[in-house]
Amino acid sequence: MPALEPVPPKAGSSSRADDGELRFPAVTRDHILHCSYDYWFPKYRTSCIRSLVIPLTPEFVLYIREDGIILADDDSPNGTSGTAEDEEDDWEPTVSAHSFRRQQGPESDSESDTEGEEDSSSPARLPPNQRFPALHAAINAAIHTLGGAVAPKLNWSSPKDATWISRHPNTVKCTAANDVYILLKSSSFISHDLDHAFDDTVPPPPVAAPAFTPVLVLRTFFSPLPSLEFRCFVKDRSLVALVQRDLNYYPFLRSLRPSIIARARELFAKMRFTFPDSSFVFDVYIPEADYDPSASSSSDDSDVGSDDETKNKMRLGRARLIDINPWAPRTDTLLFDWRELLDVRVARPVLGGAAPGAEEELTTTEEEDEDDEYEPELRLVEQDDPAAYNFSSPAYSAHKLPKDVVDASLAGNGGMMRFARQWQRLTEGRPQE
Ligand SMILES: Nc1ncnc2c1ncn2[C@@H]1O[C@H](COP(=O)(O)OP(=O)(O)OP(=O)(O)O)[C@@H](O)[C@H]1O
Ligand SMILES: [Mg+2]
Repeated sequence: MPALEPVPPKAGSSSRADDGELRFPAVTRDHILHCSYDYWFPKYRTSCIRSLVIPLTPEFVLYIREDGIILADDDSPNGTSGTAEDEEDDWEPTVSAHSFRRQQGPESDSESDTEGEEDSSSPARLPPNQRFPALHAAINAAIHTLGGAVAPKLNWSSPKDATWISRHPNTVKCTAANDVYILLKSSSFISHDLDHAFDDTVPPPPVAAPAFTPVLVLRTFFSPLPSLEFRCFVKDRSLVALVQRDLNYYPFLRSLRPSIIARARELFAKMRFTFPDSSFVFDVYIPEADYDPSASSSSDDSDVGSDDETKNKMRLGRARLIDINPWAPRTDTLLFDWRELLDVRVARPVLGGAAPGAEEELTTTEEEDEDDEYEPELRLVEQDDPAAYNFSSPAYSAHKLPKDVVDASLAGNGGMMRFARQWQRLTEGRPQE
């Protein structure tokens, strides 16, 4: 949930100030906390990808923040000796990621620029299996429980900007705790969760670090079809808009319009009066009928319905809740403009017993009155749609790395190690810029 290019928020009830600037309802700390996975996952568990939520210790958070990557030296998901894949690895337990992170753009400048000179007996030099053995074991056990491959995230964000360093190229797939550590430590999005989650909230947080429990979320890994991911906008407890998340033209989506809306509505019915905030944004994956994303970790899944003819006959299954985001400038509206969404007027549903103007009471659960349903707009990329061209720059271009680094990561762990050493030699011989 990183705020990449935030529009400055303004508190107020109307969507526009006289000067034409956007007016958002005030975003509070609670709004952000309600979007934390550990808050909403227990409510909507049956609609989510199978997940385990592990509270993180201060020691672990310190490890994530530190420069350098010291990996566990016992690594395997169930604590036994390694798999065939592990045996091929020559990934050494200590890799300095510091130099790489500095290239990832301004988000990484909260990192300290000084390499810590700890002696080898300091806790910071111990591998995770010695430094936080219980947590390390819990992560490996969770990976095992979830089928052997997981996608990690913290409270709000996944380390999508760090897939270049993964030994499962270009994915957030993790088959061992060490994979999780590398991704988390290399991601600016994860740093953002730890240090900037409450930026721009009102009232401003106290000077002391805001208290929230950092959690590690592990979800069974699957390969979602990008065409079947949608972002859904909820305003005043009505589902008002849906949009494709991947901004490519997918001809087969046109005939699926009614089903996409219907599946999203079914999920929304569960959230409408149970999510504490009346306006929010949620992301869904709507798989093909009979396909269970949470039960599979197969990498063949991306072939499902790959040809257009098959897809034209596609029937959609239950929508899975992937994420919840605040109704705030930091949330990307994709093919919509925040102005359009802020201008939508819906009849506010009357909730059980609440006096007009009184604080809404969430006494109604999973109740839906068909009569007061707003007809949401589903916006898709059309053929030759100029709207999509604006978004055609590659994802996370602000977090892009030099080609040498990408090539090295694709060459496997040995390649990355060699690159790290070369890089270190080069930078050590060069005066500091
Ligand atoms: N279990 C999973 N296995 C594989 N990929 C997943 C899994 N869960 C989510 N993803 C992919 O990761 C993307 C991001 O997930 P999520 O929304 O939880 O993280 P995020 O950091 O908030 O990302 P974004 O900013 O794109 O919303 C999803 O859109 C989906 O493509
Ligand atoms: Mg998200």
